[in-house]
Amino acid sequence: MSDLLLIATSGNVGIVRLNRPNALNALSQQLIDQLLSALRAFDKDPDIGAIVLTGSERAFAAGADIRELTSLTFVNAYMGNFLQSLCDGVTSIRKPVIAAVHGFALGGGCELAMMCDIIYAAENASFGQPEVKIGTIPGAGGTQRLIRAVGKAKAMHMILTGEMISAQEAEKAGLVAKIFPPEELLDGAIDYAQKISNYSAPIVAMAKECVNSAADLPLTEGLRFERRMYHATFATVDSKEGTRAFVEKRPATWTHA
Ligand SMILES: CCCCCCC/C=C/C(=O)SCCNC(=O)CCNC(=O)[C@H](O)C(C)(C)COP(=O)(O)OP(=O)(O)OC[C@H]1O[C@@H](n2cnc3c(N)ncnc32)[C@H](O)[C@@H]1OP(=O)(O)O
Repeated sequence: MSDLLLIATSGNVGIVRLNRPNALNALSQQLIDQLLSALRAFDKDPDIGAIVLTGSERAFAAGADIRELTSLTFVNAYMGNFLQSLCDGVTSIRKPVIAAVHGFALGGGCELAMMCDIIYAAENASFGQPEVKIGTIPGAGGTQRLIRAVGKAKAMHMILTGEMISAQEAEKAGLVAKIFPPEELLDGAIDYAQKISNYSAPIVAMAKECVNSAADLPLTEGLRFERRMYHATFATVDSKEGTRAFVEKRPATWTHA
């Protein structure tokens, strides 16, 4: 794999770092292809329980590679189903994916962060959908996920003006789960990813699937789905172990079964 991505592990956590510093991690097609391969490889690895996706100190990602967009036409975007692989690829990962955002998360970079399950941000992070400034609109979920995360007023303001919001505003609005000093962000995200990895893998996957279904289902259907998944947890070895361990006042030993 080329150095557009840096891949590492820490305990049971897979770490993927976007590495195009000269272009502020702009998402070229080549970078996206490599990112999806890395995420899929960690998703299949039984030793990995969660994945942290990060960028550089200056930028998580400054969006789609604008140089590549200059040659895009309607016909080749439409016929090639441009962005489908990115959108479906990230959201099809079964294990939790945590975005650790330093610096700019703009356009496709903000959309990529929103495809992840949790966003942790450094105090210097900024989020925005500035596509209007270059004559286009968010195309990888920005108009749909941002409104669900921050509400219509803020989403419309960001998308129509192209203005960025700070990490502090993003946390207040509900886009970001936690803010860290920049030098503590990656370790903080890895610690939370390890904490999640220490739980039962099938239970974590069920919880993730239920929470994500809330974006697609009406409330009654979502509640029904949650209830069925809740019933299903009692078919796992880990639910027996977890409940017995509590009663016996000992730590649970998860077998992921
Ligand atoms: C394949 C698709 C993936 C999903 C896409 C879904 C649809 C999304 C569309 C978009 O994302 S459109 C792009 C939205 N993003 C932007 O408009 C941000 C563009 N960048 C900036 O406004 C600025 O760079 C900045 C982030 C405010 C930083 O400004 P600063 O003055 O600090 O640095 P620069 O000198 O501008 O940048 C350094 C270097 O990086 C290059 N660069 C920055 N962003 C991009 C980009 N999105 N694409 C390509 N290249 C980018 C910039 O050109 C500079 O390079 P050089 O000119 O020095 O070679």
